[in-house]
Amino acid sequence: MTDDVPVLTIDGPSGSGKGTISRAVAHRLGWHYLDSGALYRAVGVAAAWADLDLDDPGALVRCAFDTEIDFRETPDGDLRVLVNGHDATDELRTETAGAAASAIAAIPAVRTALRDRQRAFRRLPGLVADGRDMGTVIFPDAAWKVFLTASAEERAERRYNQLKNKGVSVTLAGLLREILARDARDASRAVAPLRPAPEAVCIDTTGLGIDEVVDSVLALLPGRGV
Ligand SMILES: Nc1ncnc2c1ncn2[C@@H]1O[C@H](COP(=O)(O)OP(=O)(O)OP(=O)(O)O)[C@@H](O)[C@H]1O
Ligand SMILES: Nc1ccn([C@H]2C[C@H](O)[C@@H](COP(=O)(O)O)O2)c(=O)n1
Repeated sequence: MTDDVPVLTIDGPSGSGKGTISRAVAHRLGWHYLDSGALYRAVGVAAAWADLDLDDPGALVRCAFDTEIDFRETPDGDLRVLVNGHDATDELRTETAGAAASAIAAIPAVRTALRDRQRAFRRLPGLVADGRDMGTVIFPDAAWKVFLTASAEERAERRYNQLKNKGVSVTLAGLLREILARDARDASRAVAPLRPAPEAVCIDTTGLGIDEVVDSVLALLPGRGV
């Protein structure tokens, strides 16, 4: 019975630190980790490879059902994502892939196509799941629910520093525009919009360091963190 497997959900907007915090918390707990955004990004990338039209919901839904997505951990703890057998990890992290994912994620049947794949990550000893609707739709019975936020300006700055470190040339103003557009699309869609579950603990990470946020999340699970 997977219902017996404890789940911690961490939802929030782009750049709020969900991925960073979820990976660190999962590592500290020794639990599995689900990056649900990577599934939507993988479908977006597979659709681009197949030259599908983002305005053709039927083709995108078929793509969501048919795309093979595998997560592999390297010996040094790096998580790689294989899309239809190709390592697409770096392509998935681009702003283009994020925007495509956000667009296809608004199609209800795409969300249905990915629902069971997400729930299959629920395995002992536990799961930390990051996304937009982990606490509201995918794991509504999760024992712990967190909603991370940060000001749009700080999120844009974090993304700017992240991309600059990777040698990607972007502007802060452009990133801020993209973040605001993605927030608006993710929060306004009809199905599973970005919003905290009523019982979620909301943490505003503006001005907080990564370790402080990790400690605040682990403090919600007394006796479980190390
Ligand atoms: N509390 C924090 N303080 C400073 N930087 C942070 C903090 N949390 C995350 N970061 C940095 O911000 C960047 C974005 O974080 P991350 O990718 O975890 O966000 P995300 O919410 O998962 O974004 P997305 O939804 O777009 O995948 C990373 O470079 C990360 O190291
Ligand atoms: N549970 C989820 C996860 C992701 N999405 C969509 C919306 C996001 O803008 C896009 C990329 O996600 P990210 O990798 O930035 O977390 O995918 C969603 O709708 N539901």
